[in-house]
Amino acid sequence: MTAFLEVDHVDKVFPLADGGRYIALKNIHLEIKQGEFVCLLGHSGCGKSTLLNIVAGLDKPTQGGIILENKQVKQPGPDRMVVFQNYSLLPWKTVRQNISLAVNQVYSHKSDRDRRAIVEEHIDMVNLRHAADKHPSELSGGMKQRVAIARALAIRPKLLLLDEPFGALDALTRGSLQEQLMKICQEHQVTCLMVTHDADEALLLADRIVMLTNGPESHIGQILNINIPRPRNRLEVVNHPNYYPLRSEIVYFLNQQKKAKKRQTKAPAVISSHGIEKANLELGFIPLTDCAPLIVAQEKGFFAKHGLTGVNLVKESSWSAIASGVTSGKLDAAQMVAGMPLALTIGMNNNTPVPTVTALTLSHNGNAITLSKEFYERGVRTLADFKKAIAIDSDRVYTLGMVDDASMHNLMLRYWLAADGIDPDRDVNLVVIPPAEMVANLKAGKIDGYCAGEPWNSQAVQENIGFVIATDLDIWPNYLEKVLGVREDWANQYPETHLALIKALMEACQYCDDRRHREEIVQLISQPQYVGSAPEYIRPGFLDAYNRGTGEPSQLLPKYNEFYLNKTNYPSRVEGLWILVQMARWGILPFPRNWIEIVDRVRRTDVYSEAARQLNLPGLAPERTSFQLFDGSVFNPDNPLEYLQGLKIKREIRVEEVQIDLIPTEVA
Ligand SMILES: Nc1ncnc2c1ncn2[C@@H]1O[C@H](COP(=O)(O)OP(=O)(O)OP(=O)(O)O)[C@@H](O)[C@H]1O
Repeated sequence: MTAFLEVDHVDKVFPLADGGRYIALKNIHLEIKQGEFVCLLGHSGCGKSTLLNIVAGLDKPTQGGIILENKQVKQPGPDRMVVFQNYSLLPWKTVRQNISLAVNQVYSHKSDRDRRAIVEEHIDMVNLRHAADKHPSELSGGMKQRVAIARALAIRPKLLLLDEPFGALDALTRGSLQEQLMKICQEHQVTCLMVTHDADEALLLADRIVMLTNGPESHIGQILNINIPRPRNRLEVVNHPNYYPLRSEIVYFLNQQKKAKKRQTKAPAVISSHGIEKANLELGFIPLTDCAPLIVAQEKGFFAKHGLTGVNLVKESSWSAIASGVTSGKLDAAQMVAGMPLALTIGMNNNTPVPTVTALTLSHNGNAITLSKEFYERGVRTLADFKKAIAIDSDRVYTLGMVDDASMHNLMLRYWLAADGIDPDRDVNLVVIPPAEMVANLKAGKIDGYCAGEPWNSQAVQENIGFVIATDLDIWPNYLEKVLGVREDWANQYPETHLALIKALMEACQYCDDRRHREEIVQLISQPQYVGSAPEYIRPGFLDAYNRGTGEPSQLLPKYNEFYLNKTNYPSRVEGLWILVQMARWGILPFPRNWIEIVDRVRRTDVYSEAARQLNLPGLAPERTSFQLFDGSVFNPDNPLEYLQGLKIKREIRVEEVQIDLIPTEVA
């Protein structure tokens, strides 16, 4: 079903008098059903009115658009009536005349009698019969606002837009008008979008509350479904069991935003345009096919092009070495497994939290689950076969390798196992092993399988010691894999260097996804100082058809190693949230009660967008929608706790507020 109203990835940028620009709204995507009442809530200045004005057609989005009943909104129109806080009535006209004026304009094809009947109906609707011939100066604020609502409703707009309509009224008048509005909207099935900063007003009126983060780059932080039945009255709403949990969620959100604002004022808000601060960088990577963008940026001159003339690529042997390299300051930046910036920020494994950010996803996909050939010989072809095979031998616990607790390898392997009822902590033994040591461990019989990136699966297949039972494309196509991570204090200290690094790597990623370059890249990365692996282990999946070692024909997997296409580089918040949820599921980290703050702080879409803008690349952003993995289970980013509670196999979930402001930003 298409939405009645679609706010389609809207950005709004205001030019400033000093020649700069203010990004008020970033990538707002929202779909509203017919008859729905949606409230926009957020702190003053977050962009609520700007968004409402764009929907009304009074202002234009810088990017994206508004679609109402499949038609693009380009200007104001009678199908969208706006009610402002200041009533905007004509002072020289009476109540009746103010309403008539709008009715006569829109219904010029109707007879005088019909038009009069509409005007009178709406005077009655808002209980103003006794004041029909009065002028605005003779009316109270509440009465004036009722005239404005009657005038808006009289022309039967498809959409009623309300911008803090009751903000200037006393509490009593506000309360009675809210109830009248609710009644009218329900009786006449009016679709409403209303701006408010009053949590109680929103809870009384809305079907959904869309909460905007503070600007700049305000975006939708969270959407709450107000599951309180209608018809509603204030007393019943307040006494409903869902009321307080919902209200505290709103208050919590607003407090988080207040805290984030304080932090933003300390950090540099605008990226300056002068030269980079640090040209010599120590940049960590792990020998894997998907370290290609870093090697390409160095070897093909993208770092130098962006002023980073002294980049030293540091080959590390394990992800823990990458983590300690970045947190200790030995490395300026590094290729990281996707969950590492979040895990370092929160403080995984009782380590001191070190706020770490990522503004770039370096790759999508590229992992596989390899099992030893022994399983193949025992007839294992599917996850269900694997489950049976490990259950037969109840004395033996099979050991599977993965590369880091915060890696997608760990989370995907666990997800895959649990999808068929295998508890990854009880039914198998998971161990952390650096990627390049997987094959040797499998060969030595120390592990029975693993989840790792390439070329380490293809090597096991070609050496005939393992077979690929699933690639990550079979589990969750198009998911984030490696990211570029830097410490937050480093990013604040060297904003231009950070931006230059992101730009160089974005261009390198683009280069990597031009398949004409793939053979050249195979030759580059196979060198001993980089991946140090034979080109024939690197080519499958990266360039050539992929061989799973199952006797099946090799298969071309065009999306297996992706570096740029399909919105790879955008550091999507929803993907970050999925990682937080999965880490909480397995007890690796507590689930942060303040997850919006954490995800926003770690996944720096602002830096990404600035880099994309400077390179004239689209500031792409994945949609804020639910998505499904191979087992059919749906991840709804608006309700992570409900998702967590619904999972069958999980550890005890800890939900804790992460005191991110108390985390020292200076690390020894
Ligand atoms: N024409 C403009 N030029 C520059 N900046 C603007 C312009 N209009 C709005 N802004 C800025 O955009 C941001 C969003 O403003 P907006 O009025 O939409 O916020 P709001 O959430 O409706 O605030 P409030 O609740 O106080 O009405 C603010 O920081 C504001 O200063």
